[in-house]
Amino acid sequence: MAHEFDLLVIGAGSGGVRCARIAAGHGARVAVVESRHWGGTCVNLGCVPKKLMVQASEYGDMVEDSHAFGWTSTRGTHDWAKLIAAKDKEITRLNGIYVSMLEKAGITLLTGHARFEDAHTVRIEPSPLAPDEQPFTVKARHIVIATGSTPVKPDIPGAEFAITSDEAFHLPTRPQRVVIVGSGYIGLEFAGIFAGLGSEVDLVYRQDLPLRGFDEDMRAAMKEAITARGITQHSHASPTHIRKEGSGYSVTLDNGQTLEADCVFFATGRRPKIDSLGLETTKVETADNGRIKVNSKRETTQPGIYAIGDVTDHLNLTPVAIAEGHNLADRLSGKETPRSWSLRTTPKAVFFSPPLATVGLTEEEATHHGAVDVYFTRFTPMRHTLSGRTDRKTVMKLVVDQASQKVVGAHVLGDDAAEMMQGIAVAVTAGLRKVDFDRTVGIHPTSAEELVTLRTRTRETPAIN
Ligand SMILES: Cc1cc2nc3c(=O)[nH]c(=O)nc-3n(C[C@H](O)[C@H](O)[C@H](O)COP(=O)(O)OP(=O)(O)OC[C@H]3O[C@@H](n4cnc5c(N)ncnc54)[C@H](O)[C@@H]3O)c2cc1C
Ligand SMILES: NC(=O)c1ccc[n+]([C@@H]2O[C@H](COP(=O)([O-])OP(=O)(O)OC[C@H]3O[C@@H](n4cnc5c(N)ncnc54)[C@H](O)[C@@H]3O)[C@@H](O)[C@H]2O)c1
Repeated sequence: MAHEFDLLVIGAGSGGVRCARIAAGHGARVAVVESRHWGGTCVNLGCVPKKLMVQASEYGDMVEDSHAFGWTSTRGTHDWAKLIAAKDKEITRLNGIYVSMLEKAGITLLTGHARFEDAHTVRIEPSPLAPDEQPFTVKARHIVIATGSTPVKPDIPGAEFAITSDEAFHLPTRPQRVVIVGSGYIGLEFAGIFAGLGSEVDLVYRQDLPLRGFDEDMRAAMKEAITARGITQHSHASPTHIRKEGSGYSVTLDNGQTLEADCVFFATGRRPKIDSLGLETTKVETADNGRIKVNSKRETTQPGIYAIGDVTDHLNLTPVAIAEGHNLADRLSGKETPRSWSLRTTPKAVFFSPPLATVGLTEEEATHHGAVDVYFTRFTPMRHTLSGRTDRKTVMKLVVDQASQKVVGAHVLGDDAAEMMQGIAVAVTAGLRKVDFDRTVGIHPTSAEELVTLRTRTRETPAIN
């Protein structure tokens, strides 16, 4: 059977774009199909607009803090519409860059919704990006599914009144009272954004501490940081229903409490996007929440079809999708895989203010492998000794495997934590030991120097058998 393309990539997001570009660079005939927005979630409804909005939300406090440093500026008011317009302009610019980058790589760009007809044939149907286009079919030898994920809402009465992150990026005005449900990445990042811009934020979550899965000490530190940011926390709580009341909403919680809001925001996770993909016409198998099953080579259960990124739902981060796309393209082109990486040492950051960044194992995870030495510090960063915000602490923790003395986990909550953690991730990936940190000279005066001057073991935690 003749194929029009060597490779068809479905989805022009973080993973798909990288996979297509690398394969084209190796000389393959490549097409990419995109239904909604070039650049995918990260560029349009994720990392990029989120980070711009986090940055916007930090200026208000900075203006106030500057008084202690001799400035006389006043905080003023924030213009939400201006921020959204500036952010949209930047994203439109990035969309254009993605298109021209793909075109320059000699890739065929197809717009529409992709649906499998069989394992090597995909029908392209009209979609928001190409509403008037006539359907057509494409054949390819290899097909990569890189369709990402989509937000989920709890199935409760009134859920239709709640927004998700998708809508939060385009609200016409900033809501004054926001109830955010969920204390994962998105819940915390948007709680910080709205609070910093002047909204009253209620954060509702089911456990005792936010950020399930993160190191327990850091979760406790984050709980304090959330309070310091002026956000009201409702732990051990979940919404049972939402009612529309006048121009606002009332949210009833399972602890009997009712919260009034102008906006209810569900940050309750995402699911793989496989809607109307026609997987039933192939042998591609999915698991539990729709995740496409793949092996370590990103092969699905259908020969010739592969999946990368969020649609496989293991560590849903842009750099992971990119790395998977890159390695898959190399492998399909018969090139040596340039690098291998470990999910265990993939760094992560939650862009709250201050951010929390981490690499490697939590203390709890590490004790499953053996006893650990813990080094912990909590201090007021220099800036806030003058600003007076002494409740804005910096917290750092190193988790060291006792037997090998390797640093197996590093965790920082504090200004610039994400910037700091990239370098620390190199050290943890390289398997460096505590003594290597000790013999590294610090940069003074910084918060980061604490990571190489932590001399006294805070505690020793036995292994969990
Ligand atoms: C609010 C938010 C903030 C985030 N912040 C960060 C962050 O700071 N750092 C980080 O590392 N990660 C962040 N993420 C996660 C990151 O965005 C994702 O992990 C990443 O985008 C996944 O890339 P992907 O290639 O798997 O999918 P996506 O980027 O989602 O791309 C999939 C593309 O496929 C298209 N598509 C879907 N179905 C079809 C179809 N049938 N036909 C044609 N096209 C289709 C979609 O329109 C989309 O453009 C954030 C996510 C969200 C929601
Ligand atoms: N900075 C970053 O790297 C970044 C930022 C945003 C998103 N992301 C990625 O996107 C993914 C999705 O983000 P997210 O914050 O939506 O998911 P998440 O899994 O991080 O958090 C979801 C939260 O919602 C809670 N929850 C789920 N169902 C609930 C219910 N019915 N009632 C109350 N609470 C409920 C969960 O307990 C959890 O705390 C992340 O896991 C991450 O992979 C990354």
